[in-house]
Amino acid sequence: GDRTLYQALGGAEGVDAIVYDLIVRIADDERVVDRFHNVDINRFKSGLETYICSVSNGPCEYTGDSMQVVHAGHQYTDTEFNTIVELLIEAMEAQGVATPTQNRLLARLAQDYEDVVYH
Ligand code: HEM
Repeated sequence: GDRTLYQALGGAEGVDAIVYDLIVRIADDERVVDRFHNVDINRFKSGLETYICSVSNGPCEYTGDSMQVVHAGHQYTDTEFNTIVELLIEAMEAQGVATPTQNRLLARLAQDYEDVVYH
């Protein structure tokens, strides 16, 4: 329909809540928390919010570095990628996002797999 994925995610408020919830889960997850040790978390939060807003056809334009540049040099693994996806699903679930909506967002973010993970 005409409803964008962004609207289905709850707009700015919804995306904000999902990203906040994701960050809390990352901070509490020993599999990935060390990867975020020196990260400016406010910058990460606003960057990820804008990115999700943009890929879900919301009224935002992500102007940060490409996913390849952002994640280069860290040799992120398949397992770490899957952990972030798992935590994002949990965050969306906690925020009451419907499963088809979750899958629409995951399908778009999955396209970044090649740029995020080290080969
Ligand atoms: C679908 C997968 C992923 C997507 C779409 C994604 C997206 C993003 C975005 C949009 C940013 C903010 C960039 C900015 O505004 O500067 C970011 C930063 C970051 N991501 Fe990812 N990411 C993914 C997977 C991962 C994984 C698997 C890890 C490691 C476990 C990771 C670690 C980081 C870190 C540490 C930063 C902060 C970089 C910095 O500010 O120096 N990401 N990511």
